[in-house]
Order: sequence, then C-alpha cells, then structure tokens
Amino acid sequence: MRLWRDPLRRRWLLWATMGTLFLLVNVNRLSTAVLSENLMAAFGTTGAQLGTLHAVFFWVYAVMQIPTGVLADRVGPRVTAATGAVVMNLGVVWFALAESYLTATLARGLVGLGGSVIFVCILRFCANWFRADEFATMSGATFAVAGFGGVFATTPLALGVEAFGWRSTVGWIGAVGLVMAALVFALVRDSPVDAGFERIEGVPGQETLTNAQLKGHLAGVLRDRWIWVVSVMLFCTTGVNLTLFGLWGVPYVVQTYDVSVTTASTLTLLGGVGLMVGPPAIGWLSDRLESRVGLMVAGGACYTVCLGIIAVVGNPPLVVVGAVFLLAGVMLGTFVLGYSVVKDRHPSSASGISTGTANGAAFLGAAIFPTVMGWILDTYWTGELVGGVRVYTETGYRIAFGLATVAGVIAFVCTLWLYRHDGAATPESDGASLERVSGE
Ligand SMILES: N[C@@H](Cc1c[nH]cn1)C(=O)NCC(=O)O
Repeated sequence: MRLWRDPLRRRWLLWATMGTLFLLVNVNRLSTAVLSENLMAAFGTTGAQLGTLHAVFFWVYAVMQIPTGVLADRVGPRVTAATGAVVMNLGVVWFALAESYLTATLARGLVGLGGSVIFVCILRFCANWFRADEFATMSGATFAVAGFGGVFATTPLALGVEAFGWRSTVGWIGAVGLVMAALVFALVRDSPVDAGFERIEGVPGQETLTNAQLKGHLAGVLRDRWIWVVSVMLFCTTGVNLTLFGLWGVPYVVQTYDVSVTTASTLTLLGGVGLMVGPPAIGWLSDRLESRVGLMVAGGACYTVCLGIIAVVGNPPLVVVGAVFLLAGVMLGTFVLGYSVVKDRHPSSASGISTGTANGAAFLGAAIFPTVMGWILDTYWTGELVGGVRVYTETGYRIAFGLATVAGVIAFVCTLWLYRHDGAATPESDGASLERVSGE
C-alpha cells in the first residue's frame, strides 16, 4: 500500500491519527459551553465557579506547555502524545461520573493534564516529517482540526446531550479517546528514520538533545523578545476565542436573544468553521508568499473591529453575531503564524520548546479570561435565576465583550511591534528563517 510505503504519504496518515486525538482535546475543552446549564444545575455553580471549572483545564494546560516542549524534544512525540491521551481520556470518563463540583474540577484538571501534550507533539512531529516551508501550512491544518473539534463540541454535542444525557455522551467520548491513544502508540513514529525511511529532503536532522543543550535552548527561548511579544498576542487571542467558543458565547446568545442552547451552539459552531477554514488557508498563503507578519497585522485589525461591534452594540442582529464568531475563527489563522515565527528563530531540534513556550502563554489566556468574564457577568447580575441558572444582563455581556476588544487591541499592537522589528537577526537558528527572507 503506497500510503504506508511512501514516507510523503505516510506522514499524512500519521498526522491525521495524532490529529484525531487533538480533535478530542478540543471537543473536551470546549464542551463546557454546551454543557454549561447541565453543569450549573448538576453542581449548583455561580458564573465564576463555572468559569473556574471550565478554566481549570486551561490552567493545567498552560503550565504544562514548557515541560511538554521539553518532553516532545527529549522523549519524542509518539510516546508523549499516547501517554497524554490515556491520561486525558481517563479524566474524561471520571468527569462523566463526577458527583460533586470538587470531583468534576479535579477530573477536568486531569483532562487538561493529558490533553496538554497533544498539540506541541503534533508540531514536533511536523518539524520532523515536513520541511520548514511547509510548517505554517501544517500548523494551520492542525488548527483546522481544532476547529473541527470545536464544531463537534457545539450542535452535535448538544444533540447528543439532548438524546442521551450529558454524562453518557461525555463518557463515550472518553472511551473513543482511549482507543485513539492505542492507535497513536501503534502507528506513529517520531521521524522518517524511526519509521525505517531515509530522511526526507529539506527536513533538518534531529539530534538528540543533552540536558545542557536543553537548558541552553530554554534559556535562549526565554531571552528572546520575539517569543514574549508573540506570547502576549497569543495570550489575548487564544484566551478570548476559547472563552467565547468554549464558555460564554452560548449563554450570551441564549440569554440575549432568547433562543435554545442548540440554536446558540450553531452560532458558536461558526467560530469552529472559521478555525477550519482560516488557519490552513492563511498558513498556506503565508508559506507561498514567504510572509508572516504582514498577514498578522491585517488579521489583528480585523479581529479587533469584529469584537468591538458586539461590545458597542450589545445585541446586534444574530447574523452579525454569527459573522463576528466566524471571522474571529478565521482571523486566528493569522495569529497561528506566530508559531512559525518563533520556531524559525530557534534551532529545529528545540522546536518543541519554542512552540511550547508560546502555546503556554496562549493557554494562560484561555485560563484567565473565562473567570474574569465570569466575574464581570456576576457583578452586573440582578439576581434573576431560571431553572437554577443565572440570567445575566446585557450590560454585563457588553462589558465582557469590551474586555475581549481590549485584548484584541493589545494583540494588534503586538503585531505592529513584530512588523516594525521584522527582518531583525534571529538569536540562533539552524534552519532557513522565513522572516529573514520575507522582505516585508
Ligand atoms: N485552535 C487553537 C486554540 C483555539 C483558539 N480559538 C479556538 N481554538 C489551538 O489549537 N491552539 C493550540 C493548542 O494547544 O490547542
């Protein structure tokens, strides 16, 4: 079978296998939006407590990103990803069985712990199996998988919950995940050489790092101002997007427009669709144009304007809300280019560390924003409850979207900084830096 014997084909099969795990990571982490009312009713939570239950995944996920980068570079993506997947899915099953808020929070933390390794392992896998000028396309394609998972976490999940109840639906997702973990372990190999092939032309060789080299790379990454600026940008944009699509987007639409959770989830589904389309298309375009930063500036401006519309108007027509959610997903494709930017500035054998560090900041944002938005909503809450669920005010939602808009402005300023400093020498690199040849 050529799919198996040809390394240029096999890498797609392996990427897709790991991608399925990443899809499940996204279903789990974004499921709280659709489950919000079930969880509030099951555990009797306030908005801030629900925000925390959602965010605990992201806290653990964020903290784990630098260790994950080290594990991906040192142990390799296959074993790290398969182990993480087992841990994540045991956590999912535990969450489905949880009887108290505390148990549910611990279980969701376990889901975050296991899930935290998958994305960086996929990027590490891509650095081993794909050329540097294919990397933005591959990271964009991996984000598209996240979008696909996000779509599953909306209407399909809502329909599943309606038909089978939230506990059975979540439990089955965990069972499927355990099967996928076994498949990743059985099929994936860390590099073409590990799979018995020659090295793929144009892909840098991957030396095994010593502890001293690891430390040196980590220090080099943490000293690099570009990493910090990309990190702030990702902190804001990933934080806002995951909070909207993963938690507060659904209650906002349900309570502002008086529609069902299933209808509201169709709108947040558009965010997932945007993520499926934007990152791969923009990543591909960036690789073709050999340009990163110019696209990021344009994306930053558009993203901020979109969020600002909801903050200013409060309850624009639903079609506008849908368009904002869709564009927020599409524009994330420009921020994803940040992963290629940081990877190209450091040796390829340390790509797990550089991308993991930026991803850690992204998920710190995803951990902080839900709770802060929950506080804002609780602050403007008038005491109204329907079926044990808090009904928030339009003012609360407008201020929450105001915060999202400010985050967009900060991300935009970061892209301007990157634009201004584009072309500056990289601190250390053994690969062709697209930034240095972009001519932007
Ligand atoms: N797709 C992003 C996260 C995101 C942002 N908005 C919606 N989803 C992603 O995949 N980030 C990397 C990761 O580790 O998951």
